[in-house]
Amino acid sequence: MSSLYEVLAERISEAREHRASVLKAPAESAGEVYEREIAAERLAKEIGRLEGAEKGLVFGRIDRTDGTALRIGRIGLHTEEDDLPLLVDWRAKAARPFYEATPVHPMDLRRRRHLRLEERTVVSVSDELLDGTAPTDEDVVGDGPLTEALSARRTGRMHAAVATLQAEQDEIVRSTHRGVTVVQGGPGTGKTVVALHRAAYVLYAFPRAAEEGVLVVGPNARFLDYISQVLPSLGENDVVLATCRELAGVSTDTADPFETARLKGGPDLADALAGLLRVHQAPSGDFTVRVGREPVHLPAGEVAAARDAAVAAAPGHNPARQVFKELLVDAVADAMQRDMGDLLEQIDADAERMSGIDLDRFTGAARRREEGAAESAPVHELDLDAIRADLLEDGGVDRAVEALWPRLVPGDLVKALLTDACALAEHLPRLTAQDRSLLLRGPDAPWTDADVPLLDEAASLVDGPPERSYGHVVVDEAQELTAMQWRMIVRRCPARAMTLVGDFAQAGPVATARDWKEALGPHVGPRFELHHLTVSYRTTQEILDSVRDLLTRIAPDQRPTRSLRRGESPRTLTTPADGSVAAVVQELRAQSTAHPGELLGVICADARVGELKARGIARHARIVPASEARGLEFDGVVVMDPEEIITARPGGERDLYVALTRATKRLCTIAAQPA
Ligand SMILES: Nc1ncnc2c1ncn2[C@@H]1O[C@H](COP(=O)(O)OP(=O)(O)OP(=O)(O)O)[C@@H](O)[C@H]1O
Repeated sequence: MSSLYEVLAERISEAREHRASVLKAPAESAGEVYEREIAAERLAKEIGRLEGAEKGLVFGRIDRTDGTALRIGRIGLHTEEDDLPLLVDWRAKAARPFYEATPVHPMDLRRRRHLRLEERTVVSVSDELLDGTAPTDEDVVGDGPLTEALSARRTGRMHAAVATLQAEQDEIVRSTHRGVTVVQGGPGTGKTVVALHRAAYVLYAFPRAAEEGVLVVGPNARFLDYISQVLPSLGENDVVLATCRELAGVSTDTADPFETARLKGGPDLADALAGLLRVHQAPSGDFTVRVGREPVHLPAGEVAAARDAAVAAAPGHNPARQVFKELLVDAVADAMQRDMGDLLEQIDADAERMSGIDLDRFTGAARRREEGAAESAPVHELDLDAIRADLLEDGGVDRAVEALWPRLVPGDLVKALLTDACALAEHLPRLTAQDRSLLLRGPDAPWTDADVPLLDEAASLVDGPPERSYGHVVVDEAQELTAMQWRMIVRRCPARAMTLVGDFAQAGPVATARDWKEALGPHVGPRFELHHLTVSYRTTQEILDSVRDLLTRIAPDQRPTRSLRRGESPRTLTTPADGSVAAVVQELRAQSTAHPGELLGVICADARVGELKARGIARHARIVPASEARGLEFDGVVVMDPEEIITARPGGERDLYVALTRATKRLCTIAAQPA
């Protein structure tokens, strides 16, 4: 072990030295400075990757039946001289049998060994013999590493499960499918684990996607904080973690009522914004601009042709406006040329009629004709390039273009729709008048969470596609996304290479789709690979049994999940209507005395959070509003007033299902008797 750590330390110091020498190297031109910065940044990332792998560097070893062995770790390490593998990266093909071999399919392995390190010392070893041979003195056959990992106390942060990924999880993580991979699974089946390890695998195995970047989208900041350590501990520091709000770069702490939020999440809103935008793109009519003292006129047909060409040429209203302006200016210059030609022909004709002199004979055109130039060469030429350049700078032309195709700000487009009852009626004809009235807002109302995807949609309509896109996008708790949020995520993944994990039984009230087909149909049709996870590693079998009826009500078609964990039977305490807070305090005291050091969580209706905080409960447990409990877990959970959680918002039974499935050991429900 120590020799592997020595090699790691060597690689880290080599990378540091290399970076220092790159930074010292002289760079004269701006290009050289830029290249130096890029090289230094790449080396800084490499240092971060190596340092990130330090904790638990090695966690496995496989011994083949032919007597050879491989060590499996968070990253790969090789000998300097002859590049022989000292440690195999867990994502490498050679590491596959570590995850997939079984006694039935031993994949030429005799033994699979799991190691657990503390600092740099091996503190536990556990072997599985796969080829049917009897254990020797060198084998340590005992409690499985999974059992050990699962019985560890929760810390409030998720850890990598790289040493104990199970076969059904590993199959998804290592899938060679580059399109959309969907993972459906009940509570605690490791969807988040799979999603994050998949992100690390993509970075390793798909270099092109890695170059374009990997994005992980989660439902809220609390959740992102919970998972934030996993990828760095796998040596991956480059993955972007973001909520939808962060992706759009909009900060808001206001929420709409659920019904309004759900309506704003519907796909009709995208059509409505696009329809409203078209009103600002030369919808009809002609174009007249004064050049000097003369008005130049373009008929409606020419304007419409310029509009269609501009829309086709540039994505985004503002970039297309420039194309539209250039096309109009071309058309104006052509019209001036035509008018000038007509005028001079007229003068020629008038002069000839009055004086009998053929003026053409004295023009350059006539001379050229004599010299054999094409008959069709224009008779009177203007310097069109100069005219076009002047027109593009001309304030009058810009004002005339602005009247037909105004520059827009994305927020103003959203406001134009939501503050105007007539615009809502015109662009959302399929909604009822009642629904439309829910969407109507005042001009000074603050932006809400549900406005974020509308602002993002408007930004893409007005300014074009987002600046940053990714080669692979991972979405956790994907059942939560509205149609408008799906659009903003898909927009950032032009290659449609995504890993989406979720559970529709846990969907919140604003979610607009009921299943994966409905969610993904508009973007990829049926082209996605659906996987199911069936074993829960968090929620005990006793808890899963206790929520079975609830699950049948909220998701009748869902396959039940089985659990690897056994624990206490869940308890329900009934209190007088005003006694639930006191009962929560008492229960938490009892639990923290009986199980010191364990992580406890209280999940309550959102409106109760303030009251619980005021009672100092945060000293004993994390207080989590039911709307933000998705994805989290605790050793012990107290669910306060389930009826209140159910009635707090539409689909409240699903919130309750989420709340009841967060405990790894014990669950206590405190139910207030009706007053
Ligand atoms: N292969 C594994 N080895 C060790 N621990 C695991 C494994 N798979 C899952 N776990 C653990 O089980 C718990 C639940 O996993 P995870 O949060 O990924 O489940 P989930 O399906 O996303 O849950 P939910 O849908 O309820 O949010 C976590 O503590 C996770 O670390």
